[in-house]
Amino acid sequence: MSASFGNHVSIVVFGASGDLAKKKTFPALFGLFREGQLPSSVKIIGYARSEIDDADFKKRISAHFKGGDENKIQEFLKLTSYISGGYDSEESFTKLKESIESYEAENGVEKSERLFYLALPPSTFTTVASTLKKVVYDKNGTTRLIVEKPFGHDLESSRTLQKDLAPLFTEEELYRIDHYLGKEMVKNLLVLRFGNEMFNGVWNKDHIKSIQVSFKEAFGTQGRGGYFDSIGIVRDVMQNHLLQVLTLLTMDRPVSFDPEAVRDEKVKILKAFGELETDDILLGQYGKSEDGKEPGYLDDETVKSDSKCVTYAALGIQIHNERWEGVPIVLRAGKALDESKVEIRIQFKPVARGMFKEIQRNELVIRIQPDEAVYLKINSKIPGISTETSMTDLDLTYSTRYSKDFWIPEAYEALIRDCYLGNHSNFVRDDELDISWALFTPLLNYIESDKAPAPEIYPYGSKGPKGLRDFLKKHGYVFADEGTYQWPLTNPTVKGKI
Ligand SMILES: NC(=O)C1=CN([C@@H]2O[C@H](COP(=O)(O)OP(=O)(O)OC[C@H]3O[C@@H](n4cnc5c(N)ncnc54)[C@H](OP(=O)(O)O)[C@@H]3O)[C@@H](O)[C@H]2O)C=CC1
Ligand SMILES: O=C1O[C@H](COP(=O)(O)O)[C@@H](O)[C@H](O)[C@H]1O
Repeated sequence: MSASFGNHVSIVVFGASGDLAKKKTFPALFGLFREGQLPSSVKIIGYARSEIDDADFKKRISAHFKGGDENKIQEFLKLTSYISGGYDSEESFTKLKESIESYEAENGVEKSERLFYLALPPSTFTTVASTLKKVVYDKNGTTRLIVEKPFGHDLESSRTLQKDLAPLFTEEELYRIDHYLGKEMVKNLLVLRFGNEMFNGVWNKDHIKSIQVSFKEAFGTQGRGGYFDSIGIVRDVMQNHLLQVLTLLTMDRPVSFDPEAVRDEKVKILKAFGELETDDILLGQYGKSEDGKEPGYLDDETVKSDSKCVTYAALGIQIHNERWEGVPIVLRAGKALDESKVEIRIQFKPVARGMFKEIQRNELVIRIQPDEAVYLKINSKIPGISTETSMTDLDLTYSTRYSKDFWIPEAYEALIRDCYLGNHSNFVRDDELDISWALFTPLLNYIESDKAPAPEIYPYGSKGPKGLRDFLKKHGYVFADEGTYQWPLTNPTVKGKI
């Protein structure tokens, strides 16, 4: 792990006029400042081509700040400034460098510490990185460069990007953000798995029947279809966010929490993933809602009228190692569904029937969002004189278990803090990235070819394509008997006799 930055750090956000900077990067920097996680002596510079005056810039970013009183906001804004310039303009980068150097000189900084955040489209990464290296880079100081996903469009473009960035910034200087790695419950996975023998001991093919990682969004592309059309749901959230969650869920125990120990294990498990089979997928695209109020994907004017872009996908995955051979794994993700939820479902094998006529399977649910929760569905005798079993749960729902005053950082807050501290654990390493693209590129090529079946149209606001239930059954998931699991209060007229 690299050393933590100190009190006099220059933080530059490139693409400061954009959506991500406004909605995530600056609010995250403010959140860290509000919580005392960022020294009040740092300097924060927004940089982009747009001509924006300082006051407008501050108004623009602060509109998205959460928490903190007006004094805190003003204190933070005093640390920020904006520079307008091109991404290949040595002249403007010299202005940036001078601004950083005068701050460092004023504060008697001997060894510079600089964090550059590229909140930019990937097409600009190499240009910005090379101008930075040429004009602003201080070889006697410490530099950290955060780059946003997508890191490429496929294996080839990802390798090109890697090849272009590698001579400019070392792997130690690079921090590739996948913001799912900053989510609280995702960060908890290693503790849940390896810190509890009751999970650790059964985390394998002998006890687990099936695994699902599911991502649902209750809204469509909301006018961003033009951007999404060349991306699709698989590239948007599966090749990165869901795959990252799955690696943490299935990898072996790292020897320590050291970033390289964790990332070595992630790479090892990724190498054991089987090829993604093109006949083991379910593809969908959302149409209008049943009441006609919500638009279909093709109603977005920025999308081609005959687009086959996939807004829903379910994929079967196999891992070929001793721990997981034969366990069906499903990744599924969709936009414009009935709810917004991201969760992991691990279903255990059934117990021996013997004494029970009917008994259901244990299921561990790890809800990443909203309202983080871990609950384990178990069989229990109905309380009282009944001898029947019912399905109930052991429940750790964060909102009822942890005080509301407890600060849980947002994903971007957590990751920027990690970068500040020099901790790479929750960032994507180059070899991890390469394997993930190698895994997904053949499938993406197939989905985007004429050979792929047209995606099934599902109504906006529905559960997704009709075939989903059968797809999940085919992958070993057994649905609970209707009405037998009730939450939060259980009505004792449940089915199932001892
Ligand atoms: N928005 C989001 O919620 C998320 C975004 N991301 C990723 O973060 C990065 C930034 O996203 P976002 O802020 O939405 O992107 P934007 O399209 O808003 O771009 C950010 C800024 O980059 C500059 N820019 C845009 N296009 C170009 C171009 N072709 N050439 C040079 N400069 C350009 C613009 O600034 P100017 O013209 O002033 O220089 C713009 O304000 C992307 O890689 C995106 O995939 C990842 C997760 C979520
Ligand atoms: O990277 C992306 O993630 C968001 C979902 O992030 P979340 O933190 O809100 O779950 C997704 O909406 C977007 O399409 C994708 O690019």
